[in-house]
Amino acid sequence: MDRAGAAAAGGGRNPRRAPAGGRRVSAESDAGERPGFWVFYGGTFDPVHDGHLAIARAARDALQATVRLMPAADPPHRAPPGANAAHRARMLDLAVAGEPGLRVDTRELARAGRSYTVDTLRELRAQVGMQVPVALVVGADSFLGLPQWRDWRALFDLAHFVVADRPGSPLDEDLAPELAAALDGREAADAAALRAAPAGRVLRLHQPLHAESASQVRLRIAAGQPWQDLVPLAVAAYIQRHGLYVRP
Ligand SMILES: Nc1ncnc2c1ncn2[C@@H]1O[C@H](COP(=O)(O)OP(=O)(O)OP(=O)(O)O)[C@@H](O)[C@H]1O
Ligand SMILES: O=C(O)c1ccc[n+]([C@@H]2O[C@H](COP(=O)([O-])O)[C@@H](O)[C@H]2O)c1
Repeated sequence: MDRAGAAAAGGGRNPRRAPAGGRRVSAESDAGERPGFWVFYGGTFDPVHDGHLAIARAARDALQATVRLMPAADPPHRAPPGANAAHRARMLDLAVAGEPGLRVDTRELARAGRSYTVDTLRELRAQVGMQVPVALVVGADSFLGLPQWRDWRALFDLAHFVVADRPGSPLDEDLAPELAAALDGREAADAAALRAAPAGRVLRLHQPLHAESASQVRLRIAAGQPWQDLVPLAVAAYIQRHGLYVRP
């Protein structure tokens, strides 16, 4: 974890929560870096599981770019996470350790308040300009809910989307009419189309389906059922060491 992650202690929806010491912490992991293609994979990662990792690897391989797994401090549109931000970021660190082309980006942990993606991307654009390609990796269930995201139409001016198939979320059947309309003409055939423009295209990632979910992991732990096989080994050891998710 970088210093921003280590500094961010809270994780629940606490209006008083702010970065440690009230300080604003920059995204140290990317200090001085100028990637030619920024790829973010945002999530609550409560905890990170094998399905997340499979998608991150598939995106890395399809896009031939470093994928930045970006934990949300206070994720919008869902109940507060079961583990605080420091734990979730630490588990991500363990999950990507030794994985080429995967890293943890803690920029959202450096910001107080809810982690709206549009704010994150606007901050990023202020730093890197509007010309460099930026992509967001999302699961199909997240993408289907896009019209509920803050300022969702603006997101297409800020980033591409890379949408991973997910069991139970058939993209072709469940698209809301406004999302279907917004997608018109945006579909990208390959990663080259994403590299050729700064934002606004949508690429489907047809990786093998993965059924894991973080809620399944949490529920199994709380119910005393086997769960270790759903997460990377080092993450399982961390969860056990810290007694996470024992209470629902
Ligand atoms: N098994 C999976 N297949 C495809 N996408 C996934 C999978 N698990 C998570 N995602 C995607 O990864 C992103 C981050 O997911 P998140 O951290 O909320 O995990 P989750 O397993 O969906 O959690 P929860 O069960 O708590 O809702 C989201 O865009 C989500 O759609
Ligand atoms: O910006 C929003 O309104 C918004 C609404 C829902 C989800 N998101 C982002 O989508 C990513 C996946 O969210 P989640 O809740 O499935 O972990 C994560 O980066 C969230 O911050 C963003």
